[in-house]
Amino acid sequence: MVKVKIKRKNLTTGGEKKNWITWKWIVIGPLIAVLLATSLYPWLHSLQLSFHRSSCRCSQDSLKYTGIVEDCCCDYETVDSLNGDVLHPLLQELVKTSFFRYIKINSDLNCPFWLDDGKCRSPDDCRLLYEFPEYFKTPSLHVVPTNDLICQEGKPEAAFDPWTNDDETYKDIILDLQLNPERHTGYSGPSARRVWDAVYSQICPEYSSGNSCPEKKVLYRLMSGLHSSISVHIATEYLLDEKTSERGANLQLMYDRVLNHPERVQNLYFTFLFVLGAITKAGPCLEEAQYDSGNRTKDLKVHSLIRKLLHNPKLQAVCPLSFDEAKLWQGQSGPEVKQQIQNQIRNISVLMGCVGCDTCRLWGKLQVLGLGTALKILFSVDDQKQPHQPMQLQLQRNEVIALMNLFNRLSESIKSVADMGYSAATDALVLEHPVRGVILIQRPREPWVDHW
Ligand SMILES: Cc1cc2nc3c(=O)[nH]c(=O)nc-3n(C[C@H](O)[C@H](O)[C@H](O)COP(=O)(O)OP(=O)(O)OC[C@H]3O[C@@H](n4cnc5c(N)ncnc54)[C@H](O)[C@@H]3O)c2cc1C
Repeated sequence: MVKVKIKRKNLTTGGEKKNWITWKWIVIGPLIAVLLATSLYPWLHSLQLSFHRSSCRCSQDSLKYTGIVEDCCCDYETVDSLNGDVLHPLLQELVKTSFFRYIKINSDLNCPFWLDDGKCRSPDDCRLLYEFPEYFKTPSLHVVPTNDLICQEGKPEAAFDPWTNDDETYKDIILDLQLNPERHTGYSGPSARRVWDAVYSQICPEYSSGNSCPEKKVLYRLMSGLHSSISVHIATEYLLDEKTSERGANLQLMYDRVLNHPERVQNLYFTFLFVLGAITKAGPCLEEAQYDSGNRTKDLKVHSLIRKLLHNPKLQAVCPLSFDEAKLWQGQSGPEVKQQIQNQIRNISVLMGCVGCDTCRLWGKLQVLGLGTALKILFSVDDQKQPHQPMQLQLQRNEVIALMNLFNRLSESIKSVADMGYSAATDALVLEHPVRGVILIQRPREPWVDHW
């Protein structure tokens, strides 16, 4: 009896112990896991970032629009979420500020190559609306140099290395970009075609004989990305009814001109990341700049928005390097490449004067100036090879305005493409049409600048 009792007692005690141990692990286990995760997170995160920085690999196996953007360090999904959550809202606010919404341009917008024969469907959409804000009479950007970076925006020396020859000195028309949006104007036909052909032939001489660019030239990808973005804006703000001036989405056009061409979508994302990379590199300079619009409160707001953009934690965490520069130039960098690209972008800027619709020409010029500025920044930063040599980055006010407005336009296009729910994982593209309901479409298998 005693033995049995003892055994029972032992058995009971052992069971309790087991239960206790089980309960202990149920309670303590997750706590330990949380503690471990918290302490290891920074290390794992930095490991992941350093992997990102050093490898920057593009997954060749991944489906288009779901893998890494070619030669870049961010995947499509990351770009979409970063743009939608952070960049797009900030940029929308930024371009509405007095400093960024006005641009000074040269009144002499002639085409030196051929007589302009372009026409818009609706003349109203081509005509520019003018504004003249007081602050343009005051001097442009003032910049305080930092320790290791000399930013000389708006100073006369800046005119020594213009990438597009859009020297502010000769501009005498001030335009409100918010009053003159880039959208469908009906400008098309041989005139528009001739300009696009001339742009691509400028970059790839083979283009005029019906061949595509043999190599993936950076400038070709940038212009193609800009072309995609313009087409997206035409499609999203299409003039549906001339009589009522009703505007809305033309999804078929969006699909035909952009979404149906994977290369064009890729180039759009590439251009967006390229410009983001330039803005990030010019960060210290952009942060130091004094954005002078004559209204101190509004200027402080601009400064705060710029800071929010540059120091956004999400941007720093998920996309610290937007593209892989070494991979991009593939050993082509150096003075010759810089000179060649600089000449090409200058010629493209001049070609923009041949666009036969005022609004389209304004945005064409502005965005090419923005691309020229991005290239100028990246090459300026690249020039800084010798240690202890302060970097010279000279930006004019128009260049900064063009850069940010270009970035905003690209951001809008990326958002439109993402909002369409276009996914390479599906074989069909389902588009919501505001008037005609849902359409199901089968997806196929497959200044550096001169005159204004
Ligand atoms: C600088 C510029 C700005 C313009 N801005 C406006 C505007 O704001 N509003 C407006 O309504 N119209 C604008 N247009 C006109 C517009 O871009 C088109 O040219 C027009 O709508 C006719 O289109 P399309 O179908 O003939 O093809 P286009 O867009 O003219 O394309 C011509 C050819 O270029 C190739 N191509 C097209 N897209 C790409 C790409 N992303 N990458 C590489 N190759 C490509 C194709 O072979 C295509 O056939 C602009 C034109 C130019 C040159």
